[in-house]
Amino acid sequence: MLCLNGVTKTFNLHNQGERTIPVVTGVNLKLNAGECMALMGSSGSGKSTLIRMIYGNYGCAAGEILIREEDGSWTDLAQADPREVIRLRRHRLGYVSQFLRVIPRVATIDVVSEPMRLAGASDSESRNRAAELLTRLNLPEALWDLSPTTFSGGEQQRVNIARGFVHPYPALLLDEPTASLDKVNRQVVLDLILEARDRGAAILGIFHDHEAREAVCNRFLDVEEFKAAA
Ligand SMILES: Nc1ncnc2c1ncn2[C@@H]1O[C@H](COP(=O)(O)OP(=O)(O)OP(=O)(O)O)[C@@H](O)[C@H]1O
Repeated sequence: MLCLNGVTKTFNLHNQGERTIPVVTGVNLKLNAGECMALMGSSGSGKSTLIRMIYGNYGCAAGEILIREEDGSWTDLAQADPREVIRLRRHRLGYVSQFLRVIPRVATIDVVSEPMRLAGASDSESRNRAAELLTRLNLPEALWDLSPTTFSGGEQQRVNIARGFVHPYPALLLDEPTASLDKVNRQVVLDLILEARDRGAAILGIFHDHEAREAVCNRFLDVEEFKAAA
């Protein structure tokens, strides 16, 4: 589903005396359907950077980021043009970041159902699925027609998670999906991850919560193996 070959990243700080910060070099990984891999490694080792590169937020200095298409062919996201990146994000690759970023004044139910609509599902089907997820994540129905911009941190995170799981992406990136959740909602998220794994999603995530990691991951990768020389 997802394959990285020789992925390398160096940040160039143009406004700070052209300093360069090498992060990772030669990352290789292959993630199959039904696998959930935890990215491990100390703070600053490059876990978030790697996730952002795979989603196309950061470019790569070298290497391939191959995403499997529906017909079995592979597309290199590292070389894809912006339109191609948008297509991959709509249909093949989901991402739950740590923080919700939304357009003000859009209702929660629309924020959550949008990815499914963009992937081609009908309006009613998308809203029903969004409502099902918001119910499971214990977000009160009275909040669904409000914009999530004023929600609490934990409520926003649950909206973000519902949005990330609304469409059955074949590959899914998770950045600390249980970070600010109470015990009950944390368990709901772990169940959603296990269900995604069972339907054949390939999942790559950062889980600082040790128990959560052990509960859902069946592969582990230490990013420090790919530490770039300073
Ligand atoms: N946009 C950026 N510009 C410059 N340097 C960056 C940028 N993002 C990250 N870095 C640097 O890259 C290195 C890796 O950062 P990254 O956030 O990927 O680490 P991490 O393993 O996710 O850390 P943590 O567990 O603390 O979240 C750090 O040294 C960081 O300072």
